[in-house]
Amino acid sequence: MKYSKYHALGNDYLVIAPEDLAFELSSEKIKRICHRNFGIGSDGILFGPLPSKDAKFGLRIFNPDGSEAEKSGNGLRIFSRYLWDKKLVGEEEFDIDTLGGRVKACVAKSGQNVRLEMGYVSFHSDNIPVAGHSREVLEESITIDEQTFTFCAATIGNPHCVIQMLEVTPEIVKKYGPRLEVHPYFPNRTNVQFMKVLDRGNIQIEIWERGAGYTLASGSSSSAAAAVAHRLGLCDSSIAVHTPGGQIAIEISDDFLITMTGAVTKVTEGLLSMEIFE
Ligand SMILES: N[C@H](CCC[C@H](N)C(=O)O)C(=O)O
Repeated sequence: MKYSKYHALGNDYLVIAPEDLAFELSSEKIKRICHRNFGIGSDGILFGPLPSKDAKFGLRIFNPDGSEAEKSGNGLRIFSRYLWDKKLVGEEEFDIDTLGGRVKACVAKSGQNVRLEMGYVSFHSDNIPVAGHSREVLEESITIDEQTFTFCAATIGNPHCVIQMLEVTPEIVKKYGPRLEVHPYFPNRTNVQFMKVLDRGNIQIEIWERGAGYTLASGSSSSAAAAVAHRLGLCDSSIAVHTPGGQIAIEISDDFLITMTGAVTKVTEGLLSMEIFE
């Protein structure tokens, strides 16, 4: 079965087109395909282009644990580049429909940089969702192993828990991320970012992704963390998000519409052997 592999700042995805799918894309098969040793290895699968009544293209996004995600910023940038490589789009703006809403994309002439209008960020508990009474979830407490953190929650189609720290490290996100991901506050689980505000135009994040674990970059995490920093008055509306895999540029409108610009790199095209499922 044919597939294409790309990465966006080290957050890697496989693109599988419906016409190439040789089997049902079950959760078990997704886990095996994404496995770093027993499969191809990736931070997820992008299944498309699918027919859509709301946009030019439809896309489904799967995490390596087999769960389906509402949105993926890096995934959508990669899928946009894939559509451009396949000459299904040119340099014009086009739209893609996801479970988490419709986005608008534009691929730069080199194909190696994609601008994406990601949609609106909400901090409201009903939208994210976060358990408890209806409210904006800003600067609340959450305790893991007797360690209490102050967090904000946000959605840009998928859920995020953002914790501001004076210093952030891979170790801290790997220690607390797994427990925060499945905390009862988050009925649909959550993506987690530990965020250091560097100045009014720059933040640094370490990421634990729902259904994927530690990743080197995340477009929706970058959008959520930047939106929180802006909402708390710590950053202006143009923010460079520094992730271990590289930088993503985020623009935030007055009503929290997020535009994200970042790199995409093509890794390979390949043929998946059915032996991996035996
Ligand atoms: N694991 C995420 C989806 C992928 C997010 C990330 N790869 C991005 O670039 O936004 C979730 O379950 O919401």
